[in-house]
Amino acid sequence: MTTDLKRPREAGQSRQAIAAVDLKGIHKSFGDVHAVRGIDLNVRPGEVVAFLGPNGAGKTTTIDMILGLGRPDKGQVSVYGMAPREAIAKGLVSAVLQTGGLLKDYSVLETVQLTASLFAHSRPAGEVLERAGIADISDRLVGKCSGGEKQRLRFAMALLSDPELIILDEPTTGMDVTGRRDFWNAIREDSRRGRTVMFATHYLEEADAYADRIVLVREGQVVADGTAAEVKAMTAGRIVRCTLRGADSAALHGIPGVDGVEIRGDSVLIHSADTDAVARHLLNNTPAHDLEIVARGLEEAFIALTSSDQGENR
Ligand SMILES: Nc1ncnc2c1ncn2[C@@H]1O[C@H](COP(=O)(O)OP(=O)(O)OP(=O)(O)O)[C@@H](O)[C@H]1O
Repeated sequence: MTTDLKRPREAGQSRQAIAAVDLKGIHKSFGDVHAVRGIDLNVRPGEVVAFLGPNGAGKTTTIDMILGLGRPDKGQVSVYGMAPREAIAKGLVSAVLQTGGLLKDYSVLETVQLTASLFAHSRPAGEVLERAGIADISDRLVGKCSGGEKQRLRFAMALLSDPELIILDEPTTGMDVTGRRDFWNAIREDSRRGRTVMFATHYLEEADAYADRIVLVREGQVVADGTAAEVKAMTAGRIVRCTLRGADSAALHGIPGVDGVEIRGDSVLIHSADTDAVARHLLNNTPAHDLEIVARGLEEAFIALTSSDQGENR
């Protein structure tokens, strides 16, 4: 995503050198279930990080430990250099939870005002409603709000303490496409001011569109960590696409590092883990032209990295 997401917040500059979240070798079991198996993760202030993984991968268990709702059996969790509960008590962290916490007979504005009254110091209600993109429905009763509007209301409530870090655990489950888009637009707009955001999701396209870093977890371990482009390139390699009249499949297969060739008329697709070398070879040794190097889809990388035969390939 754009680099302005990483612009430091004026209010938080003194904390820029300290990791927003620092997980060192954390493990957590529930009886026989080893839910988290040695996760290391360092989230820098200002990053928007998607925690992506299939059901049961350990996302919620990890997030609960960052929020101080559970303790690791082994390893260390620190948030802005302190224990999670301390960071939360200082108002540095807020969470947007999926359910609960809303009374249907209150209006949107009353809900925010009521929550604000619980804080010693809070941002003005109008400001957080504006940031969450729901100022125009401030008089609406909560019971009349859509699922997406309720999530933006929870987001507004989470903004009251003006936290450095917002954590969202599968915030858009069950929302329709428009609700999800409006919700993420509000989060993204807010994150441009430098707030750190960490969210768990099953939705690849959300991670791809809204995070500047994707941490892919499988069976309690991190199996990929990077930008969407890096994660896509990790497994699937990339593709060189070019125009090459009379392409010779055997000759193209003979180029070092090539692991797949598709010829469709004059159009050729070459799969490789080292597409730069393939492109160089094509330009130097063949009449290939109109070269493009493209990443394969995040979905292919997700499936490859989270399928059971990938465990030892990291
Ligand atoms: N309180 C608990 N008691 C027993 N087992 C648990 C508990 N919490 C989580 N687990 C188990 O730990 C594993 C990881 O669960 P977790 O909820 O962290 O995964 P997740 O990645 O968030 O999954 P989902 O996407 O389905 O929410 C699962 O096998 C789950 O059944």
